[in-house]
Amino acid sequence: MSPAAISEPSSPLDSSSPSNPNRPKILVPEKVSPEGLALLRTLYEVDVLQGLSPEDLISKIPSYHGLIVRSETKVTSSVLQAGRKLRVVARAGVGVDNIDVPAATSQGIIVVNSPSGNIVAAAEHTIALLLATARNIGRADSSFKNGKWERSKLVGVEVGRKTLGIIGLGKVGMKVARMAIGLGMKVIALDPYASPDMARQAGVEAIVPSLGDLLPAVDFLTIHTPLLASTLNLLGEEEFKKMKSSARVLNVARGGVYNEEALLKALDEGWIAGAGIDVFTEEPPKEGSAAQRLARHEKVVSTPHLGASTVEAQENVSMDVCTQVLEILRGGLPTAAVNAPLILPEEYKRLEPFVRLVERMGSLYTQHFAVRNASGGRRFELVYHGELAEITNTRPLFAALVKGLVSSISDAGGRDVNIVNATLIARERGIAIDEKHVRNEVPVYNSLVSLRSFETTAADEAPVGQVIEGYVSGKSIFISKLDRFAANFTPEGTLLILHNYDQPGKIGNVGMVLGKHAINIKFMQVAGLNREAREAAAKEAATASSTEEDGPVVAVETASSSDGGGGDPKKEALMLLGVDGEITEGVVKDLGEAEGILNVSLVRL
Ligand SMILES: NC(=O)c1ccc[n+]([C@@H]2O[C@H](COP(=O)([O-])OP(=O)(O)OC[C@H]3O[C@@H](n4cnc5c(N)ncnc54)[C@H](O)[C@@H]3O)[C@@H](O)[C@H]2O)c1
Ligand SMILES: O=C(O)[C@H](O)COP(=O)(O)O
Repeated sequence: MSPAAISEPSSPLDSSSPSNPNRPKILVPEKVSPEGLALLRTLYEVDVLQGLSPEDLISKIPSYHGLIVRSETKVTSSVLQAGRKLRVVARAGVGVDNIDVPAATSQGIIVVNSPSGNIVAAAEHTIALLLATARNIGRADSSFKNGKWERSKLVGVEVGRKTLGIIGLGKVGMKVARMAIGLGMKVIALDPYASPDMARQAGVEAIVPSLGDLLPAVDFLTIHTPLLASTLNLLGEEEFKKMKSSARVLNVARGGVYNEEALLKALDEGWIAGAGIDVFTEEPPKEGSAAQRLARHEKVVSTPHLGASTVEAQENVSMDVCTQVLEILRGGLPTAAVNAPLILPEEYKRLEPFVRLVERMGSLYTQHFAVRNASGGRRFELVYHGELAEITNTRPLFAALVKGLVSSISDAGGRDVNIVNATLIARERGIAIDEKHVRNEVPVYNSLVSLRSFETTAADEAPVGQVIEGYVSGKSIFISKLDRFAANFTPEGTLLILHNYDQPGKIGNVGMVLGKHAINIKFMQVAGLNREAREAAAKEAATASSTEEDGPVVAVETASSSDGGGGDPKKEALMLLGVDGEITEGVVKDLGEAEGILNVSLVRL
């Protein structure tokens, strides 16, 4: 498997049964090869609705979880905002210039593409246009079909031994280079980011430093850069004037890299001899536009954006993106996300249980602590101990914490926090997270994660003493510390956390309240003060007993056997109850009023 870009899986959308009204839906407003769509149909509802206007798209998108497009659909921020359920936008091809990627990122929508499914097709199309422009194939075909026999008017030029200039020596550019060299051409290139070694190995004679070095030297010029601010109008009148009058230019990348008006002028004025153009600033070009005049120009061989239109390429890109959409919607990994950082699949596999753990720790924090301490705790330290500290790419853990912290208080319409938008959401909510790697030996478990909150209001930012620790055993996750209490429970389901004094009959009291409300107890655990807390309490007691006549009784042992008569009124513990059934405010109130109970939190994980 190739390096993958991932989003930490948010809660998977299962419910794939065809009869389930919540079955995830995917909209495909363009022609996408059926192979990939068939794969998606096994789990999801797929609607192919071609010919939608921008308004139609905005009105339809709210019910869809996935959108698969090619180059014709403009995925604007309005479309993305209307797509309240959207989790993924897939581009069945390479270029994502028709998708507002920053808007998708800010909404936590993953954008994926197929980075190499159509590169052979694009390179072959470039070579087709190279030969077609050299030998006037377009004009010859149409004149012959119109009953003419114009042999002397249609004399061409050879490409062998000529120089081809390539701007953009990436995936397509490099393939074009190899093919052109196979045709006996000399290739020189301009690409500030290309590897000179790889270029040399492919047979490229030189990587030149500037357009000024490239343009006068070439007989043919082809562009294979994306359309970026830096490549828009890369060639204008000045540049065309520097070229040989016999030169021909090609564009199978994106309309707009050659300024279309300038190219028309260059052809009309004879600054260059011809062009082969597949892509235009407007597709399809509007009546009378420069794009349309270019497409119809007699010195131009034009094709309607056919670079990727081969049976093979369409199958490739369809399979590439549909596989990713399938995975993302069930909480898995995309292999080519445009707006997520890279992580290896095996690395993610190792992190996965910790992602679950950290998300639950965040959610537990918000529901157990933040509810009672709304004033502080917006700065956090997430510390990775032991083997986990060796992992450098902890981005999924960061995202999981943000997700956990905000999920129970989020009103974002169910929009998931994920690896794509976690930083942004944390910033918006004033959450600061410091990640620390402590390469210490962790007793018992190989890896431990601790979450500590800090007051941000206090000038010295002293810890407020709220700590949650957890560990992973196999694939199971456990909380081992909750504030000053040593615990050992699986953070899942509905939990009631009761802070109490150890008093006889307390468990019976709690049981009676829950019984009265018909709440079923699935498990119960009593967490006593942890070692540091016990030592601190013992120290305090020692100091107090040396100054007081009747020293207080303090907690010096875990509270796990705390209900067994003769309880200690000063001994604190946490009673953890996993429960079934509806926990109303009335239940929480009644529990809070039970004897010996200091406070109660209801936590849903
Ligand atoms: N017509 C079609 O149907 C079709 C099909 C496939 C790809 N494409 C387009 O082809 C283009 C290239 O695709 P790719 O897969 O080779 O991309 P790529 O990312 O592999 O390569 C792009 C190259 O352009 C270089 N580059 C960027 N800015 C540059 C600049 N200012 N000057 C020189 N070089 C620069 C980069 O360094 C990179 O090497 C994309 O725009 C893609 O959408 C079109
Ligand atoms: O960027 C691409 O992949 C190509 O331009 C192909 O576009 P298409 O999918 O609309 O043919």
